[in-house]
Amino acid sequence: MALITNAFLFGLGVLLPLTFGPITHADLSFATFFPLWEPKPATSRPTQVLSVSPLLLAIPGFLAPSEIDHLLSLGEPLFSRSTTGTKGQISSGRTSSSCFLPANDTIVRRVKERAADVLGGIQYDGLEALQLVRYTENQRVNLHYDWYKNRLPLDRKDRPYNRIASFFVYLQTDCEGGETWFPNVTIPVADIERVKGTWDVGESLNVGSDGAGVKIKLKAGSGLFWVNMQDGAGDRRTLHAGLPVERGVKVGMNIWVKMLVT
Ligand SMILES: O=C(O)CCC(=O)C(=O)O
Ligand SMILES: [Fe+2]
Repeated sequence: MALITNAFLFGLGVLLPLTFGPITHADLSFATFFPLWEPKPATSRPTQVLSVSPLLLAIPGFLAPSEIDHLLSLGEPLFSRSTTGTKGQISSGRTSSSCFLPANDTIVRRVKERAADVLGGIQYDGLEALQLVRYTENQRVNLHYDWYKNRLPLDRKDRPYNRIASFFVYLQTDCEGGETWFPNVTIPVADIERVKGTWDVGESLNVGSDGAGVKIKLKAGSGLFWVNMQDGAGDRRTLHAGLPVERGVKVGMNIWVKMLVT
């Protein structure tokens, strides 16, 4: 029975495009014919390298619009004032609200699998819980590293770990300001222009005002990925900030990649 069903579905997949004329590779997915089935990657557009060292990537369409809606409503009742450090202190340097999303949610699980797919062959020890960060007017996070210099966090088995890499995915960017600023990442203006000419994930992608650093705000659903540590040491070039939101609301999602420290 399964064989017959599969043969039928395969036939449909092959015949429909033939019947309706040219169809692109991206359209040829199972989801085209069975829209309730969502494929693992939300995008067919390629990841783009923004900087090689430190490694900084832009990932277009990391989240589908329906996934953004789901994550936002999952987080809505959970937001509280953001804290910093392993002791969870309120800090004037991080004025946003944030929340961690429950792990037992189908979409949360799928998003973590997708992040794991991006990580490919990299060595790591799991992902932290997905964290949403919401900024309203004048809220920001000051320059910081995602990796810890000392007082490492502990995992559920009380083992110390550090954050070897970070994803920051934009969920809502109906705002002025609010770019993510990497003052120590240098991307030549010409490269920025070339990148801008080849993709449409960026609402904003600029070199810093003093010529150094890069300011980035991608369209909702797209994300950044960068590597925080090399050979066990934190990379100071990954210093970054979420610049103040001048008007409107920005919501992003952190996915931190863990590496046990032995
Ligand atoms: O909001 C941003 O653009 C960056 C957020 C961030 O770096 C963080 O939450 O650690
Ligand atoms: Fe950060």
